[in-house]
Amino acid sequence: MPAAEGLRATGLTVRIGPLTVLDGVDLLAPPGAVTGLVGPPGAGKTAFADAVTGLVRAAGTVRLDDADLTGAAPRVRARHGLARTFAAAAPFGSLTVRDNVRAAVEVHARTRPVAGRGWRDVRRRRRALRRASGATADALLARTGIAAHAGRAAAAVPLGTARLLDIARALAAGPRVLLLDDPSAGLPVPAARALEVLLRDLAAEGVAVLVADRDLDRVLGVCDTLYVLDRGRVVAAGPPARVRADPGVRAAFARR
Ligand SMILES: Nc1ncnc2c1ncn2[C@@H]1O[C@H](COP(=O)(O)OP(=O)(O)OP(=O)(O)O)[C@@H](O)[C@H]1O
Repeated sequence: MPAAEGLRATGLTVRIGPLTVLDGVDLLAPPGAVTGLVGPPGAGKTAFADAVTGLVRAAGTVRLDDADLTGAAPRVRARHGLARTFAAAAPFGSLTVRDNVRAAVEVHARTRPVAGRGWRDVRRRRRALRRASGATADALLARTGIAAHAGRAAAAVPLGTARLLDIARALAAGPRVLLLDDPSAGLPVPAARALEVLLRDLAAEGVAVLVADRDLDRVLGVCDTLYVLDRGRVVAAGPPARVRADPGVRAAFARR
């Protein structure tokens, strides 16, 4: 198996009580591409994201490059480079936008392995990282287009800004796979366009970007490959133009 395959889910199945909310989903999100996971409300997109990140128990396998993450704890998956955002953005409301990102930068710096021989090396490195965290946070705020909100309390910013803040915090991990749950919902059109540019840039840098969205048309222009979920199953997958023309796909969205 090639070392940099990206994120591969095979036969991913989630059962909640008697319900099968995700049913044998196979999906590949390769590095250097934006992959879309679309489906009407209740199709299982969040269940998929939860299963991939280890937040719910799932059958099937999850691999990231050459690592088998099946059954691994969420923090182990994160350490392997898997980062995500949530449909309901959840920053630390009492902290400023900048301090939210700064906290994320410091947390990830602390969990990264440090080259060196002893605790002195670790402490020196961590002190330096803490000093640099403000500048890193500022760069991430600029990159996600929310620098103007840096000093505001996170609880007070509009939903769209809170979503972009979530993305900035996810990027603080320097992820190899970035899984975004409904990132454009609530964004005004210019911010949604800017987000598309950011996602394409991240892919160009080699990140495997995976975008879950309930609106097919919203992600058509940004994705290289689309997977369509309906009632927990992949009902179509391929290049956006082909998927869009699939009568079964239109029917899945029309039914809801
Ligand atoms: N804790 C739960 N208990 C019972 N059913 C659940 C639970 N969580 C999810 N479901 C069901 O699982 C199915 C998939 O839900 P999921 O949230 O993954 O869909 P989604 O595609 O992300 O929808 P949306 O676009 O509305 O976010 C739905 O039918 C939902 O009602």
